[in-house]
Amino acid sequence: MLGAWTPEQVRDAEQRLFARVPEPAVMRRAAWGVATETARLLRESTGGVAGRRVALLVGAGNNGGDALWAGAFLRRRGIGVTAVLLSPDKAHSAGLAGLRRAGGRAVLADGPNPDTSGIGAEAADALERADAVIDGIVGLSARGALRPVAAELVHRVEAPIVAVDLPSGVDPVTGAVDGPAVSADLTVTFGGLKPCHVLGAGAVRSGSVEVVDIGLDDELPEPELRLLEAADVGAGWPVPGPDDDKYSTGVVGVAAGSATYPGAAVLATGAAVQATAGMVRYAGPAADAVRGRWPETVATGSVGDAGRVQAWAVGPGIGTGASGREVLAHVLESGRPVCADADSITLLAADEALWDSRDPDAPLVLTPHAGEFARLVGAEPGADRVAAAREVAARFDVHLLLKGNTTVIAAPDGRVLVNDARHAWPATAGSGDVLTGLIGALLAAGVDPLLACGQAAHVHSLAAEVAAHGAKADGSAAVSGAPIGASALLAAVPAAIRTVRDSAAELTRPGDVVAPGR
Ligand SMILES: NC(=O)C1=CN([C@@H]2O[C@H](COP(=O)(O)OP(=O)(O)OC[C@H]3O[C@@H](n4cnc5c(N)ncnc54)[C@H](O)[C@@H]3O)[C@@H](O)[C@H]2O)[C@@H](O)CC1
Ligand SMILES: Nc1ncnc2c1ncn2[C@@H]1O[C@H](COP(=O)(O)OP(=O)(O)O)[C@@H](O)[C@H]1O
Ligand SMILES: [K+]
Repeated sequence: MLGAWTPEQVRDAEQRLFARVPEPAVMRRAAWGVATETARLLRESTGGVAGRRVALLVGAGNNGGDALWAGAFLRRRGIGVTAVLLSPDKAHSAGLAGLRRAGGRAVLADGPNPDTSGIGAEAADALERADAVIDGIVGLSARGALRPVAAELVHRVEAPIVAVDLPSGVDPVTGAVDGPAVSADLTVTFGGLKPCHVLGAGAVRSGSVEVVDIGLDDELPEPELRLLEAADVGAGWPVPGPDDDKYSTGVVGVAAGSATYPGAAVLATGAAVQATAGMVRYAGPAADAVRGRWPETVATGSVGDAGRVQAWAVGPGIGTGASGREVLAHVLESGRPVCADADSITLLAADEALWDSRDPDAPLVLTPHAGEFARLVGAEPGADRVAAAREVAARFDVHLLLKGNTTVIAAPDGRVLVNDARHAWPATAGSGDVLTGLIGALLAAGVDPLLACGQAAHVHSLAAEVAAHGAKADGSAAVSGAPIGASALLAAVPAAIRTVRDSAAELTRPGDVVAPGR
């Protein structure tokens, strides 16, 4: 499992570290990491290191200091280094002296002889000739988008960009981008990931992220956010063991779909059938359609006749009228864990009395997209999606899974898991119904709700990726994807589960498979 720490957490940890290790030594270690990664990128992109040219974009703080020290290290490997200073009076003095001693040079961003965009000729020339650019404009102390001169410099860069700590212009805490910002090919960060590396636009702008060890590990507290890796998802995925039967692995009830929307029922049920090994009971007006597509389902017309289940997945396509309300109330009263999606959320938003049906001891998972979230609380999540999800989870005592390119999952006790899809293939109608079925099945198998949401979100985005990439017409593996529908995503769920279970097996013993049993 990976963690991500806020700038505040990192600064506090750094202060504790500085009590043992002098600050300049820590900075040089960070800068050494930037230099090493930049040299690697140069080798990959140009075939060599010595004789190449690197430009540094240097802001007012320690982020610029890291860039300057990295430049000094790169000089020693025979690279031509030019620092472009955005705030010459505030540039990190030791770093600047170090660069000059190593034979690097420094020019002003905006002079002499600035062109019509306010950029000095030497700065423009350095950027034009650079084989790679290091972004040391701003780091953990960043506020808002790039300012005009920095934005113009970044706009001119054609070479690959290595961001120091984070891409400048991205909000370090929320990952939001509100104006010009760096799009890095590679981000080199220190001690641990920051939220902006895994959230929304920040994740996209970070490119690939390398974490450099600067001795901070022992000083860092519990991370603000956690991310499940494939091996975590695979290790916790419930599969039957020798003593299991169809009941012991969890019976999930699916209350979804209607005569008008039978597809939602088929998709949610199919996801539950393929997610875990137990039994799926479908209850609702789409029973014939569900039986036709998933004959292993025990299907009935109403939730009252469904029989016993260990958890419910409810909502997609049930409608927001009286019958949908009745279904949801029945499920909430059951005392079983519930994953409530789509129309369920709209119903809960419109009718406070429905909350009274809920058994307070049973976990409730809500899975809104931004629009459903707004219905529920009266406003869209805004730029800080983590804070928004956390607040609503605590307020309603629910596990809240906020959908989007980055999925944010908040537990009522404040823990947060993030799933960064790193692609957008699931952005297709009906894919949310698949997610509901996956979560319901995991809840029925007894998985902790926060973990169930994290595992389901991971497998869901992986299944979409698997389906989108498929194979080319000649049967060979495809690098580029093609748009998919939710049915294709659903069909790829078993392949995604096998993939994460293999990742777990590789970690336990090479060549071994993860043992059956929960
Ligand atoms: N404290 C340390 O010794 C260490 C810090 N490290 C580096 O230090 C960085 C943090 O340094 P600082 O706290 O000095 O701050 P930054 O370098 O992040 O910011 C410096 C200045 O930029 C200004 N600024 C804010 N937003 C801006 C924007 N949008 N456009 C232009 N300028 C803006 C701020 O007013 C601030 O004074 C980290 O990101 C990391 O790179 C690393 O060297 C590891 C060790
Ligand atoms: N741009 C995107 N990138 C990655 N995943 C996305 C994107 N847009 C939507 N998704 C995912 O696809 C699913 C869509 O669910 P939802 O909006 O409920 O659709 P529907 O109701 O049509 O099934 C969610 O899991 C969501 O996180
Ligand atoms: K930066």
